[in-house]
Amino acid sequence: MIKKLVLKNFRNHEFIELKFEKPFVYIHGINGSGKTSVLESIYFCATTKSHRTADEKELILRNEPFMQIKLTTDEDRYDIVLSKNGKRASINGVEKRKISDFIGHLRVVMFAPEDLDLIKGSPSNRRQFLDLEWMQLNKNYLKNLNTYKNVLKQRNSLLKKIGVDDDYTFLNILGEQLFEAGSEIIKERILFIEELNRYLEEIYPLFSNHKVKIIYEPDVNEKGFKNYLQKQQKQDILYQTTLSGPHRDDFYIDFNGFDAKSYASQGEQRLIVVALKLALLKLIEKKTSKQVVLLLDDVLSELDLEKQELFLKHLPKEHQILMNSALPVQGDHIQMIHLKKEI
Ligand SMILES: Nc1ncnc2c1ncn2[C@@H]1O[C@H](COP(=O)(O)OP(=O)(O)OP(=O)(O)O)[C@@H](O)[C@H]1O
Repeated sequence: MIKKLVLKNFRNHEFIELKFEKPFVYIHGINGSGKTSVLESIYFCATTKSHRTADEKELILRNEPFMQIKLTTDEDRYDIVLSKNGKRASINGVEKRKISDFIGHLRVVMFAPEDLDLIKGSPSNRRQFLDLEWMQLNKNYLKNLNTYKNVLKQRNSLLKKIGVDDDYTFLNILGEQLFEAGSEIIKERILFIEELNRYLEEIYPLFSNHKVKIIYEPDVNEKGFKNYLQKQQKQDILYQTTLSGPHRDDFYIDFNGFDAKSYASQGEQRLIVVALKLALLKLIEKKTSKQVVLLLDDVLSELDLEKQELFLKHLPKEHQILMNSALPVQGDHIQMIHLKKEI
């Protein structure tokens, strides 16, 4: 359980210290008081990524040289500093030079309005979800993903230099390496989606009678990928890039036999994504013995009252939940934190 969070120069928070005393913490305050930023800082501490920006400079309070997040759980102390020189991260005072040694220690699952991009957004949003979540649970996946990215980069830069009549020896060596890592990625993604579906099938009926399922859409299957790399070199040379492979994979959510993107309502889409996140939480619980922190950013909006109640009723009891909203809620088991607008 997270006990304490200290932020320095994180977005609008010049300095804030929050103590979490109950497993269910509800952060409220007016628009712009920094509620999302608090959840974002915890997410950043777990993943070293922001859920809402790829430009990390945005996280540093304007005109300040750095930001710092200090987070204390029952067991560990996490410290991460971000400046224009990059990130420095440590656990219990020991610096983790490799970010992969830092990621995955503190386990969080976040729902944020941006997650609706899992349905509405581009394939890259969905691949990012697969990769970020699965690499935290599976070091082998992280290794293959890194290898794949490196080899793909090398292969694409070679494709810019050679002509169709040149010797393909080096291109084929890179093709073999790409296949080796890529075929593992395809297998792992099938496995991840199968496992997620198992929990989604349990969770979604708690909220609705509709049927939902994640459908993996690999750009090519393993066999097709091998064939492609062995036989379609000319096409890649002409286009100067690798046109096929897991870097073009996608998935969609099947909603009663149709793509949720065009058939599910706004509220239904939100509910699907929330259920997907709860399924992920179950999966993490199964794979690791660690407690997971559930971060819920503005989760209730667009849900009707009945769905809001169902959602609150079915929230997992075994995990710490940090939730925010512009509206206050009540309950003895809830710790309320009221944020005031600082800037
Ligand atoms: N780098 C930064 N420096 C200073 N202020 C920032 C920075 N980044 C964001 N802000 C401001 O911080 C404020 C807090 O944003 P945040 O999204 O956390 O608020 P919120 O309480 O979740 O709001 P809402 O209820 O509208 O969702 C906003 O006014 C935003 O403009």
